[in-house]
Amino acid sequence: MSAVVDTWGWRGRVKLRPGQSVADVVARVPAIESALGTRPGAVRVEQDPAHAGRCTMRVLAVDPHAGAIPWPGPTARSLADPIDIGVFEDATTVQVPLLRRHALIGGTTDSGKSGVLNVILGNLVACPDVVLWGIDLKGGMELRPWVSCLARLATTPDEANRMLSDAVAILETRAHAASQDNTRVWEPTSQSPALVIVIDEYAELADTAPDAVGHAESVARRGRAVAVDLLTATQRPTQRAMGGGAIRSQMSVRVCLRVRERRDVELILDKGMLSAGWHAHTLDAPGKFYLLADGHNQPRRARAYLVTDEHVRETAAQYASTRPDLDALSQAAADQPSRALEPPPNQASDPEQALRTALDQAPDEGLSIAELIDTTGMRRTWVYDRLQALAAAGTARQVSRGRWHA
Ligand SMILES: Nc1ncnc2c1ncn2[C@@H]1O[C@H](COP(=O)(O)OP(=O)(O)OP(=O)(O)O)[C@@H](O)[C@H]1O
Repeated sequence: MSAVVDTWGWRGRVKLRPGQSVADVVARVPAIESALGTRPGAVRVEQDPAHAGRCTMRVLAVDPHAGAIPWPGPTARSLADPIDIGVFEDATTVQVPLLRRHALIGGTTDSGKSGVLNVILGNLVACPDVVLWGIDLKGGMELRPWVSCLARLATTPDEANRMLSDAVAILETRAHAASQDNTRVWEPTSQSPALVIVIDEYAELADTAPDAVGHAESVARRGRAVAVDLLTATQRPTQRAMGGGAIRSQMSVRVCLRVRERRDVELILDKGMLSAGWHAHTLDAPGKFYLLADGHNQPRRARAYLVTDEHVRETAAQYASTRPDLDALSQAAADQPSRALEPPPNQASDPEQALRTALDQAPDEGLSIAELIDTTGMRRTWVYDRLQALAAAGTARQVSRGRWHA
């Protein structure tokens, strides 16, 4: 191994023995630290992206994360710009792409979730091509300081349900408009901005507003192309809160701060990440995190910038008057008075079965969505989602525009 000395310590490329993997080296890190006589946490191992049998070992004499790193202020001017959220151990900037991506920020209490959320929000408020909505079921404690930059803030389960249902209506309208003029994706501009819905404590939403979770899952599955994105934070990444992984699998940006238990790493990031070196249970200060996103597939420790309450106040005040409105089409979809929030009273006892039977017995020209809503007693979103799932499984097909058959 040949070593290169840099500002922070030294690094060298390691060639593994035949059959050995980087996970084997990661598992030996404490022993390597002991043999080298370094402080615990000084040795880092990174996979060589080009060769499974090679890795880079870094030994950090100086820790750039030793102290809080002040936030330099917003750098993004469009949702298309990656957002600078902090620095890696080698002092390079952590840049997170957010356009057409949902994001999940997870970590135990006091790990710095609000900090990361605030860095991202501090940048998003400076982007004239994003409308921000917020859901904060802790009485608005976290998001209220940003209220002047949020087009809407929901602080009760009912408001959250309404908001997410509106988001689904918007994404459906946008998808429909895109299919009419053959555009594949919604390109955010200040006239037709993206919609980012910030949800602080997703588990709280799952506990108190199960209907809203259905809408959130719809947004997670179908929102990206039409620039309706979720930015969620959670302290409790339980299977239940994460919809058994359904939500998480749609979140292509995952920020994992310190977790209490090793298995939480896999709940926030993914299976196998712990043994691949994503040791979020060993992060030792608030704001430290691992990032999994496009261009970030190695377990590199990072630390978020520290955003003070003063930063939040100043930034919100600076950008409050520059926030865009939704485009007319999306606004109309959200305002639609006829859209019922509650399921109709005559919901079938087994809506799934009722749907399948109706499709099986449909006339040759198929049944319309309205007829399927009538038969199942379920809302449009549910019917639409189930039809997509049945179509993907090959048990339902669209005979003509908006008409379905088994
Ligand atoms: N990037 C950071 N650098 C240094 N200190 C930080 C950083 N982020 C947060 N802190 C400090 O850690 C503490 C907890 O941060 P924060 O409120 O963001 O955590 P949290 O995970 O959101 O907590 P909770 O689960 O209670 O909402 C705060 O006192 C804050 O000053």
